[in-house]
Amino acid sequence: MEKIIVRGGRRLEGSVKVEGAKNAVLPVIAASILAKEGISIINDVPTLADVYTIKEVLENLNCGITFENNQIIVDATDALKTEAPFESVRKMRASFLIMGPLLARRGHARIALPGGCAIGSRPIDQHLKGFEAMGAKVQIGNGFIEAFVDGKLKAAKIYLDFPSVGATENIMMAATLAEGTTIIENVAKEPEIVCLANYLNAMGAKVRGAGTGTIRIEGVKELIGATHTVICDRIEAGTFMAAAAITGGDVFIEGAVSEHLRPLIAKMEEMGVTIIEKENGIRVIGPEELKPVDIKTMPHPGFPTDMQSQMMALLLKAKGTSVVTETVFENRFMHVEEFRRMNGNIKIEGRSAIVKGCCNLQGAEVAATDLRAGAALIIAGLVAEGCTRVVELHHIDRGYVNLTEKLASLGANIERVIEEPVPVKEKEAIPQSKPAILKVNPNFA
Ligand SMILES: CC(=O)N[C@H]1[C@@H](OP(=O)(O)OP(=O)(O)OC[C@H]2O[C@@H](n3ccc(=O)[nH]c3=O)[C@H](O)[C@@H]2O)O[C@H](CO)[C@@H](O)[C@@H]1O
Ligand SMILES: C=C(OP(=O)(O)O)C(=O)O
Repeated sequence: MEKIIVRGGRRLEGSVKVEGAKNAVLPVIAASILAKEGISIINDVPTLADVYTIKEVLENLNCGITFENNQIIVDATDALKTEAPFESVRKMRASFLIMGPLLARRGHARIALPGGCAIGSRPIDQHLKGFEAMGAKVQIGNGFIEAFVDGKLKAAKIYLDFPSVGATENIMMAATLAEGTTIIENVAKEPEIVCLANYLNAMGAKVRGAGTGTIRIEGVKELIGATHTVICDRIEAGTFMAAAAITGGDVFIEGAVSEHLRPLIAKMEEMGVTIIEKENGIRVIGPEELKPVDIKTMPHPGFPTDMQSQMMALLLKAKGTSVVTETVFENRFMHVEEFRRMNGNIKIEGRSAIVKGCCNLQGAEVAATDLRAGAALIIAGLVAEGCTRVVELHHIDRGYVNLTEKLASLGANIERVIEEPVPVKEKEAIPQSKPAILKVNPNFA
C-alpha cells in the first residue's frame, strides 16, 4: 500500500513554486469544447489526476487533446459526441462541467449523475435550474441526466439560491452561445470564475462582471479556440503557508497571489504569523507560539472551505481554543476523526468544531478522507512526535503535484513509499517506528 511517511520536528525553510490551479484549469478545459473552429492552447496546467480525468472525458467526446510540458492543446472542431459515462463523473465531479458547453454547442448532453462524495451530497439543482431557464428540457433516469434544447438556448435572468462555483461556471459557459443577454445573479466570485471568464472572452465570448455578484453574458454566434494561462493555485499556496507557519519556518511561496488569499492571510496574521507580500509571491514566517482564532468557511471572499482542514491542523498547535465553523459543505469534518488518532483534541458540535490547541500531537496511521484532509494530516505530521503514515493517497494526487517532494525540498522529513502489509505474527516483532518499506514509488522518487 502506498503511504506518505512524515517524521515530525523539522523547521521548513526555502522557496517553493505553486502550480496552476486545479479549480481553474478544469472549467477552462471543459470550456474549450465550445470552440467550433481553431485550437485552444492552455498553459500552466498542473499534472494532476483530475486533469488526466478531464482529458479522458474530452477524448471520449471525440476531441483531439494533448498534454505535454504543462500545456494542453485542444482541438474540438470535429463533431462532438454528447455523452459522458459514469466512470468519468464518478472519478471527478467536475466532469459535470461539460454539460453547459455541450448544451450550448450541440443542444444535447447526457451525463451520468455525479452522486455524493465524502464532503457532502453536492446536489446540482442550481446548474439544472439555469439550463431550464434557458429553455433546456432536463430529464433524470437510469442514473443519467439528459438535457435537450430545440434550436438554441435562450437568454434568461437566473438567480442562484447559493453562489455555487460549479453552477456559475456551467451556466456562464452555456450562455456564451445563447440568443440574447443572460444575467446571472448571486453568482460565485472566486478568482477561478474570473479566470474562466477571461478565457471565454479570449475565445470571442462577451462575459462581463465576473468577480462581482452579477454576471452578464451576451450570446455570440460562435467561439474560436484561444490561448490562455491559468491562475496560480491559491489552495496549494495556502497549504504551504500553513505548513511553513506550523513549523515556525520561513518559506517563500512563489506564484502565490495575495489578492486571492486575503481571508487566509488575515487569519494567519491574527494567529501571529508574519506574512510579507511580494510581487511574485508571499513569504511566510511562523511565530514561536500560534494564537487561537475562530474561522467560518464562506463563499469567496470569505474563508475558503478548501483550506478548512489545513487550518485546523494549525489550530491544533495554537495556544488556546478555536472554533471552526463549516457552512459550505455539510460533511467536511471527516478529518477530525483522523486528527484524534494523532491525539488532537477536537469536539464537533453541529456545524462547528471546537479545537483545543497546544496538544501534544503524536504520529499515527491516518487516512486522507479527501484531498485537503490528506494535506492537513501531513501538515500535522510535520510537528507530531514520531512517525505519521498517511494512506488513501489517490485523494491527495487529485489536487497536489509532488507534495512530498516539495515539502522535502523545504527540509521536511517526508517520503512516499510502498509498504506491504506485515503479517500479524511478524508485526509483533517489528517496532512501530521502523516500517517495512519495500520500495520507494519511482513516480514520486
Ligand atoms: C472543481 C472545483 O472548482 N471545486 C470547488 C468548487 O466545487 P463545487 O463547484 O462543486 O462547489 P459549489 O460552490 O457548487 O458548492 C457549494 C455548496 O453549494 C451546494 N450546491 C451546489 C450546486 C447546486 O446546484 N446546488 C447546491 O446545493 C453544494 O452542495 C455545496 O454545499 O467549489 C467548492 C466551494 O468553494 C470548492 O470546495 C471546490 O474545491
Ligand atoms: C473539494 C475540492 O475539489 P472537488 O470539487 O474537485 O472535489 C477541493 O479542491 O478541495
